Amino acid sequence: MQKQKTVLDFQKMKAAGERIGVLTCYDYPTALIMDGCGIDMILVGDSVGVVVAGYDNTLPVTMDEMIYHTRAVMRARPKAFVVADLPYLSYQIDLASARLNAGRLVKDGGAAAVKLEGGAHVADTISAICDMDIPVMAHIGLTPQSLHRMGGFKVQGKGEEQADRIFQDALAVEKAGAFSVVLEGIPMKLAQRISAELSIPTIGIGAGPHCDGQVLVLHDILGLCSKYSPKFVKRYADLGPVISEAVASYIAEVKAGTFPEEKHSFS
Ligand SMILES: Nc1nc(=O)c2c([nH]1)NC[C@@H]1CN(c3ccc(C(=O)N[C@@H](CCC(=O)O)C(=O)O)cc3)CN21
Ligand SMILES: CC(C)C(=O)C(=O)O
Ligand SMILES: [Mg+2]
Repeated sequence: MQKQKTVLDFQKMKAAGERIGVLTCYDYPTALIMDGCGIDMILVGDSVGVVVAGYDNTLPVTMDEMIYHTRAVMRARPKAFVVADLPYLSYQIDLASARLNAGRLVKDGGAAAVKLEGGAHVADTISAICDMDIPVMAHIGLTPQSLHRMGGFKVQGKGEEQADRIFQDALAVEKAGAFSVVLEGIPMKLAQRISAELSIPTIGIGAGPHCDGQVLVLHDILGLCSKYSPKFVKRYADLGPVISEAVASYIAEVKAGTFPEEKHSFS
């Protein structure tokens, strides 16, 4: 029987050099499967907008949608630690609305923690949410909600000056009270330097092998999203053809009259 994962486990894992495995998840049946595999942490990511709703980016995702998906995941009663993303416009306006929306993800969604994007410039927001006893995961480097400022989903921190700014962001979010930080789309040497410097665990995506843990988007590793295929994704399964074959067989059997059979029918 697995034990419930808490913030304390991730501190211990970093100290012990034990890597942290994280995946995104947006629904009940998938949460049951993943939790059965012993995943450490589940992220209800705003990437749901891309991989489930079909948007080109995460900007349209709403608080209500994040709560809906978080609740679905929580119905699996996962032993994994569940973090929910604060979507665009839910924490940028002022500290009061950031606190309210973080509270909604915990109170209405059932998440144990929230994640928000940004470094030094959101340090006050991170502190304000931590002050209400909600663990905060930070997210720096390639922050998808900053798509239009970055001019696309581009690796961040390539130049020395830019790398130093991201290093300072990492220090700032730790100081603000974040329990962990996602490092997305940065050179692996920079991620290594940050992971060595911080006492909180770093969770990498496109940040190389030296982070304290890794996260990927579930649909990417299952081959269920072809919209983006960043080079940091590894496809562990190709479920597209599996689904396609099942659907095609069903259609063919309906057309042929071979489904349903007597055993599928009531007398
Ligand atoms: N399905 C999916 N997976 C993701 O990882 C993801 C999303 N959606 N949506 C939100 C953001 C967007 N992400 C992306 C999307 C594309 C690249 C990409 O094409 N990167 C290029 C490098 C581009 C450059 O630096 O010039 C690459 O080759 O990896 C990276 C991150 C990560 N996030
Ligand atoms: C990929 C992770 C870090 C994320 O923010 C998301 O899935 O929304
Ligand atoms: Mg996200």
